[in-house]
Parts: sequence; C-alpha cells; structure tokens
Amino acid sequence: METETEKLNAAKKAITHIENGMVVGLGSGSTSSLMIMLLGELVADGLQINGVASSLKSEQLASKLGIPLLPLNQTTTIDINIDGADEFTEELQLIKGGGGALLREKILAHYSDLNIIITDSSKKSERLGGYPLPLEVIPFAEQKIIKELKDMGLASNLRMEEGKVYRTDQENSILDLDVSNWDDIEALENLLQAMPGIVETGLFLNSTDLVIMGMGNQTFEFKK
Ligand SMILES: O=C[C@H](O)[C@H](O)[C@H](O)COP(=O)(O)O
Repeated sequence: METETEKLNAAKKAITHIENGMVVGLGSGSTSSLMIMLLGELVADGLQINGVASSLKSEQLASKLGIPLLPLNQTTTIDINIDGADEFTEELQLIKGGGGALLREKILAHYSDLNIIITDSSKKSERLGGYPLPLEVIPFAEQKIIKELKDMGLASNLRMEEGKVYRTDQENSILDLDVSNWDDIEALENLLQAMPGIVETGLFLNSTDLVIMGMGNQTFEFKK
C-alpha cells in the first residue's frame, strides 16, 4: 500500500512538468500507468498534449483514457518523457525492462528533450545489479547468447510467462541477467551492445535528467 502511495506521489510530481502543447513520452509499467491515468484526467479537463507510447499496454491504456497519441515517426520532438525504473542510483543510472518494454523505452529516452524517472523508494540502490538486467534478444540466437554469457561468467534466465517463452512487443525474447558481481557497468554495456543478437539492454546509463522518488508521504528528487 505504501509503495502505491509512493508511486502515485512521484507520478503526481512528474506531471507538473507537462505543459499545454507538449509531446509526452509515456513510459511502461505500474508507476507509468499511474502517471498515464493522471494525465488522462488532465486531458479530460482540457490539457492539449500528444502522447507517444513506449509499449502496446501503455498505448491501450492511453487510448482508453482519450489521450491523443502519435507514432514516434510522426513527431518532430518529444518534449518530455516520463517512465519508471526497476533500479536506480544517485548517479541517475538505471536498470529497466522488468516489464519487457526496454527497447521502445530506450528509443523514447534517446529522442526526448527531458527524461524524468518516477519510482517508489524500493528502487534506489548504491550500485546497479540488485535487479536482474533484462536483455532483449532475437529468438533465433537466444541459446547461443545464453551460452556466450555463461562463458563470460554471467548467468541468465530466459524469461517465461504462463509456461511459454515471454515475447516482447517486437516478438523478441528477454534474458534476465545476473550482473550482481559485475563491477564496471559501463564496460558491461559495451560488451553486451557488441554481441550480435542482443537487440538492446535494460541499462540506461546516460539518458536520465531527473529521478522523482516517492518515500512515505514525501517525494525526493535526484538530478544531474
Ligand atoms: O519494462 C518495463 C519498464 O522498464 C518499467 O518502467 C519498469 O519495469 C518499472 O516498472 P514498475 O513501475 O511497475 O516498477
């Protein structure tokens, strides 16, 4: 219950950054869903914005609430992008993709002028790796990638859902990688990005401008 309040308070704070006429990136996950619901209320009250969704789930929720949506390719700019995270540090580095939406989320973060992350207090960490790192991989190569990662000393699990291999919005697989013993996270990102078949990683190392974290009844901000 407290976690829900923390998420909601962070979402409330984040939407104060949204102004009339903006193009708004809509993140994915439970915290982003709260933000989209609040945004839906503002739109119903007359706020004029266009959203760009980072997942089919967020797209469906936003459509249901009457938030006008644009495909990314039809935008000239995304003024603000509001999204959640699975883990963050005070250096504004993140692990994302617990809900499998990391690829589109990373694309939106790249093309946005301002990136705001909203979380509850359980997401704050001294160093990344407490949460398994999601990797979006091409199914064709998933077993090869699992083996190569194992040879690098990295254990990974193929994500499953209801007894079947989980599929992303792009019909790819997710490997959840244990990076808790890996010290140099930047070097790891470079290694993973260089492996054919890994489409994207859930490491968001340089894109975030502001993290708004709910804690109890308060919110705390971490910025660059
Ligand atoms: O793929 C999912 C996203 O990266 C989410 O933003 C992340 O998993 C956090 O989700 P939640 O707000 O539900 O904790």
